[in-house]
Amino acid sequence: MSQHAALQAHFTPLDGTAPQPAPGRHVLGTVAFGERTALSLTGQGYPELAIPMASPGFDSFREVWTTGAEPVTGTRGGLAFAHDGEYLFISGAIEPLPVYGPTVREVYEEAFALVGELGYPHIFRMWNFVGGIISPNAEGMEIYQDFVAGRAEAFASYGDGTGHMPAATGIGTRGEGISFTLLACREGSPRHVENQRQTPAYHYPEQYGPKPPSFARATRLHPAGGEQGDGALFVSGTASILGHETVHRGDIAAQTDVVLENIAELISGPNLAAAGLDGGHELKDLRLVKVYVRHEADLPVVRERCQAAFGPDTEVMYMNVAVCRDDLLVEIEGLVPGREWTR
Ligand SMILES: C=C(O[C@@H]1C=C(C(=O)O)C=C[C@H]1O)C(=O)O
Repeated sequence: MSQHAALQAHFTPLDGTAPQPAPGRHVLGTVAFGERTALSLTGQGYPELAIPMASPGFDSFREVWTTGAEPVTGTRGGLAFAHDGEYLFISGAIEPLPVYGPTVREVYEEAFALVGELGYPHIFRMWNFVGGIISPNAEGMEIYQDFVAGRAEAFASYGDGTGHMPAATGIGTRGEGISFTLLACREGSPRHVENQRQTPAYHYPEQYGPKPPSFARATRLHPAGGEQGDGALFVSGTASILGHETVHRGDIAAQTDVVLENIAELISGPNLAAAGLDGGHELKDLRLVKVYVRHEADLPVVRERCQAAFGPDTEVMYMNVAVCRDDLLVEIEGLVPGREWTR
């Protein structure tokens, strides 16, 4: 496989200086987890989505996606994008609205249309940043449900032949409005993975909202011209849910343990084998972990359990934001790098 197309990511400090990619690497896109809300093409050309996620005592940082080939960048409507011949990065932002569903549908459909037009049909990872996620919209519907319904309608128009939906995160922010980032590829093939401990989110019963959420528990990217184990395994935002039910309401330690057990099971050999995939991983293999903590005071307990579970090389960032159900106190996401992932 050519080193050329390899997709990689890293965290850098959010100190105002532009990220410096390693020699031969180019920035495809960035997400700044700081104080601001903004979507722009930077002076260097690549898209940067800024999300208000930082708060005292928690982390602020930039996630930088890089590639070996020089990207082409552009904007369309509310979208900014960059693509390098194999990978496409798109970010979009929706201003605060009384009701989000129809606009989410429209903007996500625009993003899916762009994916098709530019020729990167396989979406393998999405992040959805939902301000006021568990607050009501102007009609009294929870904003997450409002968002989920619009996204489900957009996904009805998207299909790349690999089935189902990509790994995703749907998480609160410390601001308002909804924004998102997606990664898609041209020749590579994503394989979506469910968790034997959890009901697939797209099969959640109606008690959680009129439409079920459109995401897979994990996606392994099988890169173009590579072997299955060459691509990263992207782990979706994972919470203290067994089957479709929240477990250990009000108990942060027990919820954190269930989240870690859910991820351990998801990335394990037997669970991957059930999805027809090779390999197997442990929590210490995770990288670029983000931990979303609902209540500020719970951070020490969550941090202690995460430090015990992850490896010395696992980068972990903590943010103080709401999760998609009122009774979920913590959520964790990350990825297991593939063989093409070298620093
Ligand atoms: C925590 C859950 O869902 C969250 C919401 C998601 C979404 O709507 O895209 C994806 C993963 C999680 O961030 C869950 O349902 O298990």
